[in-house]
Amino acid sequence: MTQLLEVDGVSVSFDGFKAINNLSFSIGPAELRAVIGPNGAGKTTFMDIVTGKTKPDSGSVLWGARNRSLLKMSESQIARAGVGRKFQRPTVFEDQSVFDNLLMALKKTRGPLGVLFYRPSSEDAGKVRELAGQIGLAGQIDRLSGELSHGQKQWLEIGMLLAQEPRLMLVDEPAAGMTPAEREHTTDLLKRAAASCAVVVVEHDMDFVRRLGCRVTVLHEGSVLAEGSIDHVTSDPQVIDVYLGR
Ligand SMILES: Nc1ncnc2c1ncn2[C@@H]1O[C@H](COP(=O)(O)OP(=O)(O)OP(=O)(O)O)[C@@H](O)[C@H]1O
Repeated sequence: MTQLLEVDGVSVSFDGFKAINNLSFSIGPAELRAVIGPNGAGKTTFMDIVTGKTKPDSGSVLWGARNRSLLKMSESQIARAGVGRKFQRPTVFEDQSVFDNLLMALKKTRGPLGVLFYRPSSEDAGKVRELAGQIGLAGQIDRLSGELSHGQKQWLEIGMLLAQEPRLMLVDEPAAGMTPAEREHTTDLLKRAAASCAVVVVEHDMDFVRRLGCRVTVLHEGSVLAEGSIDHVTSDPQVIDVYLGR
């Protein structure tokens, strides 16, 4: 299978400390992948490298069928190439409705001022309604986003990422602070999203990771310690030693 993203032999040091150490990682199109590992394993730095925020000292990061180097691209070029990222804390526009948040996020749509002063085309409005349904917020579409629960804000933000039609979504700890029912909905949402784009989920909650039912990559000291099914990685003695056994 041709990979969508291929990270090969990547290292980065901060003040002499190797946060990422000869890391190799690849993901195919429309694949769901969980990335786990102890604090300081390099999960955030890995996402910073893929999104162009941090440039590695060595290695390659190749993208798409034409193997473009993400290392030669700026953060905004990488975002335009189809890499979306969701941070742990939701950053929706709280004083705008769910509808307007999704409308502003639509690919190739107008900026925030355009949304305030123009009526959306019926095509855009249709896309927004479809997205709201996809993220389970069809019934909340006219509510102010600031009134949503924490979980609903997270789904809205995932919807805003999906609105940009990414080819790869990086999602940081989506289950944090959610109720069990919200977690279940989030699992379904991410699984559905992975039908149309690759999704990498960084998460500490092992029950959540198990429910994702996908391949798991375990990072430790900036490298891949183990990779495979959840049963495979959770029975690996090294993984138990450095992560699960603690
Ligand atoms: N800008 C930076 N300057 C110095 N050290 C850094 C910087 N960014 C990360 N580090 C260090 O690199 C290591 C990897 O950090 P990183 O945040 O990627 O880990 P993580 O797996 O995301 O951890 P957590 O689960 O706690 O979020 C840590 O030891 C961290 O202190």
